[in-house]
Amino acid sequence: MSNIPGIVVMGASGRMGQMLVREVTAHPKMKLVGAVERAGHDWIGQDLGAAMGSQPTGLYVTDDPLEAMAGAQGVIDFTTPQVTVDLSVIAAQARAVHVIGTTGMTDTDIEKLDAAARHAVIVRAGNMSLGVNLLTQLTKQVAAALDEEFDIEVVEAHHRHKVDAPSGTALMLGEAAAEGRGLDFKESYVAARDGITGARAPGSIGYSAIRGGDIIGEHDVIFAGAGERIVLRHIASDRALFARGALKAALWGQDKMPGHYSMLDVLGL
Ligand SMILES: NC(=O)C1=CN([C@@H]2O[C@H](COP(=O)(O)OP(=O)(O)OC[C@H]3O[C@@H](n4cnc5c(N)ncnc54)[C@H](OP(=O)(O)O)[C@@H]3O)[C@@H](O)[C@H]2O)C=CC1
Ligand SMILES: O=C(O)C1=N[C@H](C(=O)O)C[C@H](O)C1
Repeated sequence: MSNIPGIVVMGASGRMGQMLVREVTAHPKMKLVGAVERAGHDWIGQDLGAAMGSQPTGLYVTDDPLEAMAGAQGVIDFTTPQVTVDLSVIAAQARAVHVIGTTGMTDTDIEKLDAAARHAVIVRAGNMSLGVNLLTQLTKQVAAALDEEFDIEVVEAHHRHKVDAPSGTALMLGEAAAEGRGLDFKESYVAARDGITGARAPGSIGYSAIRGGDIIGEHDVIFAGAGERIVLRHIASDRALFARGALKAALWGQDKMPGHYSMLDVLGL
């Protein structure tokens, strides 16, 4: 067997799916061996390259992840929570590294992923970029260094098509802030303020979401004190950033023991 891992892209026609197909195809240390879309999707049965408006590739889009994963060592999945949870069982059966970028997961979804990760390698992160993962560490440090006089707010902005809020990244940053400050993430969580809300609750972390146009992803962690404000900011200007992180995770996971890992593990942060 070649030591170049075969990779399947789930949700191949999506915003991230198409980016992943391009990045995997161009990568010298992996090979694209499958592309999966939803049953009934226009692309099913079509040549992937032709469906993407470029040269034919000889790889045909399928709606059957099990078939696509025969002989694959990894699957990269930026889809929806239900699709991701279902795929985790199939990826574990196939002993393929499951890289998950999907956001909007519930606690129950994550428990199901934990169960699959007893038999397979899962790498999951709400944001696969180096910059955001580094920012989580900085957020934790700043939250620990500043006292409660500095209120913590997370503000995120995304394109008009995004279906979940707060973003996965905002939740990662909020978790890091809560950890640094010694707060319980769920107890401190305040999303959406509307009407007569009363004054800001001490010990809370607020989340605000902006949706519009083609914004790829912007995140601010604000530490607001009396007379001064510290803002930690990440701006993504190219989705390739997330795709490259996912590819790195797929390669990193090849020789790892079963487990539910994050990008912090991959990046050694
Ligand atoms: N972790 C990270 O770094 C990042 C995470 N994301 C997350 O990735 C996810 C996807 O984002 P985005 O690409 O913008 O969304 P899209 O809606 O563009 O892509 C999702 C794709 O999955 C497809 N899909 C739906 N059901 C199935 C199925 N059963 N089998 C295979 N494919 C299926 C969709 O098809 P159809 O449209 O026909 O339903 C669509 O093509 C979101 O949760 C987003 O938050 C995004 C960017 C970075
Ligand atoms: O849906 C998106 O587009 C993005 N989703 C991720 C999130 O929810 O944080 C990552 C990135 O911000 C883009």
